[in-house]
Amino acid sequence: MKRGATQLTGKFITFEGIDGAGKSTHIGFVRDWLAGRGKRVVATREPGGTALGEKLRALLLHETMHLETEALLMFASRREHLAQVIEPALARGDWVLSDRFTDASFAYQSGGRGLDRAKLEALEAWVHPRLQPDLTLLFDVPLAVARERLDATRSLDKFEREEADFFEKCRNEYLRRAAQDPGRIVVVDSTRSIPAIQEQLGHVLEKLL
Ligand SMILES: Nc1ncnc2c1ncn2[C@@H]1O[C@H](COP(=O)(O)OP(=O)(O)OP(=O)(O)O)[C@@H](O)[C@H]1O
Ligand SMILES: Cc1cn([C@H]2C[C@H](O)[C@@H](COP(=O)(O)O)O2)c(=O)[nH]c1=O
Repeated sequence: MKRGATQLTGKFITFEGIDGAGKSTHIGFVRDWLAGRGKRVVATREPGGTALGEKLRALLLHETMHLETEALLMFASRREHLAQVIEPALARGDWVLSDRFTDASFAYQSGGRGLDRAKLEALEAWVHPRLQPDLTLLFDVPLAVARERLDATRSLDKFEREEADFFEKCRNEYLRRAAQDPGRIVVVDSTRSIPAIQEQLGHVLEKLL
């Protein structure tokens, strides 16, 4: 597929959902599933994925900042990530699995925090005007389920300490985007058991091979 000036022959899959929905759990499964079919896979994450991006991640997850600063730093991390990791991997023909990408900015900075969607659309048009994921897996759970899973596992970062209403708005924005772009965004009911989810993921991935 041609996306921009360079021939990007690999496939780009992103994993989305509110915190605790189960994204990270399933990235390992997808990586092994693809590797078992002979694909070279790069697993990465946002914010982060590069040395600079990981420094920005530490700021974003732990420092209080203006909403627009937060959105700009998310896209600064993404710009570096695209240049250093995502685009070179796709150009090599690798499959890239990213734990979050631009849908997360729309869900969290616009849905959750209320930033004007048009500002994010402008950043998206600047940072990756022609590249979109081939597939986005949206792990969807009610907030109560996500919260229970998170509380059981670790200490919470700045986003994870937000109120219930924030996550309801993030979830609604994710679902709104999925309804708008059903060809790219597949909603995965993440309240089910891990094996049941993985069976669905296998069917979805088959179609992308
Ligand atoms: N379908 C499931 N059923 C039961 N437990 C699950 C399921 N999926 C994930 N979990 C558990 O929930 C916890 C959170 O999962 P995970 O870390 O994958 O979520 P996440 O969406 O990546 O969260 P974050 O965005 O905060 O990183 C983990 O302990 C994981 O084992
Ligand atoms: C890419 C991106 C992420 N976020 C938020 C969403 C999460 O709360 C954290 C990342 O933590 P995770 O445990 O690795 O999921 O960052 C955001 O608000 N906007 C974004 O663009």
